[in-house]
Amino acid sequence: MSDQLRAPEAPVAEGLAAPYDALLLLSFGGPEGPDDVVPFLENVTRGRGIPRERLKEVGQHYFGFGGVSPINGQNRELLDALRKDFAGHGLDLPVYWGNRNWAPYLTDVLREMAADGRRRIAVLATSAYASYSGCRQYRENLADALATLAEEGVAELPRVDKLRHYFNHPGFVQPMIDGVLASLAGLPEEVRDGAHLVFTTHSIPTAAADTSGPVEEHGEGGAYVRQHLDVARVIADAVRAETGTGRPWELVYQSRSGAPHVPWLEPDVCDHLEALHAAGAPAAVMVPIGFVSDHMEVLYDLDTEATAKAAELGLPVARSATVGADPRFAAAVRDLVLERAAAERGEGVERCALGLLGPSHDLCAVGCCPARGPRPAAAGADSPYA
Ligand SMILES: CC1=C(CCC(=O)O)c2cc3nc(cc4[nH]c(cc5[nH]c(cc1n2)c(C)c5CCC(=O)O)c(CCC(=O)O)c4C)C(CCC(=O)O)=C3C
Ligand SMILES: [Fe+2]
Repeated sequence: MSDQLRAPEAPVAEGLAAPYDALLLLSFGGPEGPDDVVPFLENVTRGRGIPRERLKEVGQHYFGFGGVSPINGQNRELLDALRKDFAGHGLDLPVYWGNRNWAPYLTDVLREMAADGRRRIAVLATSAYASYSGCRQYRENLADALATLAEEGVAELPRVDKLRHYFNHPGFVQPMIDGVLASLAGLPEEVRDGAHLVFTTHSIPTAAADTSGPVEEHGEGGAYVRQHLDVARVIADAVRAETGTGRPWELVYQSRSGAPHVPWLEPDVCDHLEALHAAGAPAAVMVPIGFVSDHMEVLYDLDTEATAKAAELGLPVARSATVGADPRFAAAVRDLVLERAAAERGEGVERCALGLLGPSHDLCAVGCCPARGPRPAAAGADSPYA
């Protein structure tokens, strides 16, 4: 092939994502060995008022897995999947990865991106729903990292745009539907049709849920609960359509932390399994719709603790897969980048969304999922950065 024929490809590919010149995968981070566990937990809980007892207990969850959280490996796989997907679709957009709580740290990666000349960065957080923990806290971390770079004298700070919540994007939901179908198929035939679908997500303080999106608009539990209910219904409906059997379903919570006197979302998954068993349910599939990969909250709280609870009760259970590095999720991320890029260029865009809530906003409004204190947050209407 002559250079003349090859040449036009590069600028066109670059143009697809314009004005973005990079994607940042922004995640939670996790320890990679026993020596990392305590410093990691200190990073996560600094200033959070988590009881010491709870921290010791959670430390044991990590030590039980050799001090290694699976989350970093899962993010590396997602990075590979994103790069493969982008390359396969002519999208010439470099992908970086940084974490809030462990190496590679967000600040270091943003510094590297600035040094690489990236000026306009699309950010995908590995958290699909609204809430302080799932959204604003990541935006505060972005603001902190930008402030550090400014202090260090980085002349031109990159602009960061957080991609919209993707809880209802088909590329996030469809793999979970397949996961539920596979889990049902793995249950003994005689309990399969009566199995409950137990959708789970991270519990958060009820006060945080109520302010995760205006209660006047979303009702009790705010946008956080409403978005999860919408996804749960979409999955339950699809499973009914696919199997010809409607199954009872519930949204429950896991991984509660914090002081006992502070109310968090309930019921807890283990209590719920007990109640289901007492009410005569023959089996259950636990569906962790609140999480993007099979990280420690899934491996310990569901696969270890809740599964042991079910065994004790004699209740057959299965746990269905999270999206992880599913190629359909990688394609969804590409869709979100291109959609936002077109919107930033002022073009009309079609936005994919299942369920009743429609596509989420691009830009968090002032006061959306409010801060716990007066901390600046980037990538929203109240961002102090361009
Ligand atoms: C909504 C939400 C998500 C989902 C959205 C998202 O993914 O971002 C999430 C994810 C995760 N949470 C994780 C780990 C932890 N979360 C903690 C504590 C807390 N989580 C909270 C909320 C959430 N957390 C809250 C309100 C707290 C209380 C302290 C505070 O207000 O900040 C603690 C402290 C000990 C404890 O008490 O459990 C740990 C160790 C890991 C890594 C797992 C791994 O290593 O594989 C992941 C992906
Ligand atoms: Fe938000």
